[in-house]
This record gives sequence, C-alpha cells and structure tokens, in this order.
Amino acid sequence: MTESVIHAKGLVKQFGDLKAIDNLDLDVEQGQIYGFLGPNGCGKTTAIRMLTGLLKPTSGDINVLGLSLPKDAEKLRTQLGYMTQKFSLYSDLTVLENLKFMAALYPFKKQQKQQRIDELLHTYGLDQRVDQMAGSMSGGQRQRLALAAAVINKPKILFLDEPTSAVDPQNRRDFWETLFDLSNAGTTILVTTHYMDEAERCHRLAILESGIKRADGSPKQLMTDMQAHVVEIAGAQTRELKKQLATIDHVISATQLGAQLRVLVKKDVQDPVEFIKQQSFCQDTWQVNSVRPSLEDVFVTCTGQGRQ
Ligand SMILES: Nc1ncnc2c1ncn2[C@@H]1O[C@H](COP(=O)(O)OP(=O)(O)OP(=O)(O)O)[C@@H](O)[C@H]1O
Repeated sequence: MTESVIHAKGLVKQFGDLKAIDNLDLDVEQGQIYGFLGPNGCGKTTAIRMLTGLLKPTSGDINVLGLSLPKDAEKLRTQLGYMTQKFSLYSDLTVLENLKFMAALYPFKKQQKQQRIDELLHTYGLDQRVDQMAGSMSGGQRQRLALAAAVINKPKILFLDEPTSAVDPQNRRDFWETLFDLSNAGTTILVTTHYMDEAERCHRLAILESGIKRADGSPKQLMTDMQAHVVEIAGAQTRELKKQLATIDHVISATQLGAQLRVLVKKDVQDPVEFIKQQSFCQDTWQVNSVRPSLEDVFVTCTGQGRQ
C-alpha cells in the first residue's frame, strides 16, 4: 500500500458555537491529488489551515509527513507549499521581485536560489514577464506566478485553496496539467474547490458539508456507489413536471438541463424508469431514460436536500 502522508483522526475545530470542522478523518497517499469539494463556508479553508499547522484544532490528531501537528509545525514548514485563496503576492513588486521575496523565506544558497527562480520562470511561462508588476498581470498569469511561488521550496505536499476561481476554462485546464506534472514527480497535492469539473480530475476526493465529510473516494467510485438512480425526462411542460416530481417521496431532486429534466430517484426503487412512467401525471409522449451519474449527482445525493 502507498504511504499515507497526511493523516487526520477525529479532527474538530470549534469557533464559539460553530463547529467549522466536525470529526474529520482523512488519509492522503503520497503523490495523490486529493480534493475537498464543498460549498462556501463548509470548512475547506479551516481544514487546510489545521493540516498546514497554521491553526490549532479544538481536538483530534494530525500527522503530516510523520510529524505531529500543531506541535511540530515549524519543522514541517519548509516541506510544505501553500497557495492561499486570495492573491498572496505583492501587486507592486515585479514577477522576479516576488519570487526573490518568497525564496528569501527558505535557506537557499545564492546560486541555488537564482537557479531555482530561472527554472520556475521557464516552467510557468513567466520568463518574458520578469519585470512586469504582479498587479498588472491577467488572472491566469497571476495564478501561474502564485503557483511558482508556492513551489519555490520544492514542497513534498502542496496545499491549494480554490486555485482556479479567477481563471477561464483553458487556463484551468493548463493549470491542472501542471498539477499532474507535480503529482507525477511525487508531490502530494490537496486542493479545495467548488467546481465539479475540477473535483472530477482529482485522484480522490472528500465531499464536505457544514464541516462534515459526507463522502470519500475516487470520483468513479463515488459515482458507482451513489445511493440514487439518475433518470432523464424529455417532453413538454418541464417546469410543471418538475413541481410535481418534487412532491413524490422517492424523488431526491429534479433539475432542468436545457430541454430535459434530470431526476434523482432513491436507490430502493427497483426500476426508476417504470417508476416515473407509472406516475399519474406522466404523459405517453415523454421520453424517460436511465443515464449515468455525474459527480454533481453524487454531490446532490449526499448533501443538502438530497439528505432526507
Ligand atoms: N477565525 C474564525 N472565527 C470565526 N469563524 C470562523 C473563522 N474562520 C472560519 N470561520 C467560520 O467557519 C466556517 C468555515 O469557514 P471556511 O473559511 O473554512 O469555509 P470554506 O469552505 O473555506 O469557505 P469558502 O469556500 O467560502 O472559502 C464559516 O462559517 C466561517 O465563517
């Protein structure tokens, strides 16, 4: 079995009356890209801050790269990289100045430092922009600079908090290619997101809601194990049909996608297509088909209104 480099057991973080993280267990293997998927405020940043040693848990155990947190946080610092949610670089410094500033936080020898900066400028396509102010760069360019800065110390584990919230789909794709290069070279990556397409790229992910882990597994495994059938209905008067479906006990949710309704039906229904067709309001002209689940279906089934 591959080594677990992040291990948490019974992790709790309480802010006054609010339990931001509630009894979280976590195991992340070396080289894995592990995602935290969840809505705003579900506790993703709080979890990352505890796993990097920046925030003390209320209770629970954390072991990262064999070190116990928060006790050994200082020993761990040089082995981690952390790209925070907000743009954490200096807008009024150039690309080069920002990288030099970050490099000064680590014990580089002078020549080593320049070599590493040159390497990063090249890898992240920034060599033509060394003298550009970070504040004048596009969202995608800034994100590349932030990533270069986060990996300047060649971290064993890289934490990324909603890294692609300000970039377009092409930049997001390119960014993920870079993450797979890092993962392939042995870097473990923990990334938070609320985008389904991003979560789907992870080797493994945890779905978080109100600080609680609702599901954990590879995207494929989560879709296979989902506790619901997915049915698509094409026909007239979809808005009215949606309202009627919402009143049926075995229907978890119904949502409109273009001209069709995508309906989640509880797993204990044997034949979901027949089940829909047998409803009194179902019209013969409607096309009802069983379809493969998506990660969004998994998310809806195990969170919010899906949890009945
Ligand atoms: N220092 C703090 N003091 C009090 N409450 C806090 C503190 N930090 C976070 N919280 C609360 O804990 C909950 C989880 O916040 P957190 O930032 O971890 O969520 P998140 O999933 O990262 O959200 P987002 O996607 O919006 O960043 C929120 O309700 C937040 O208001």
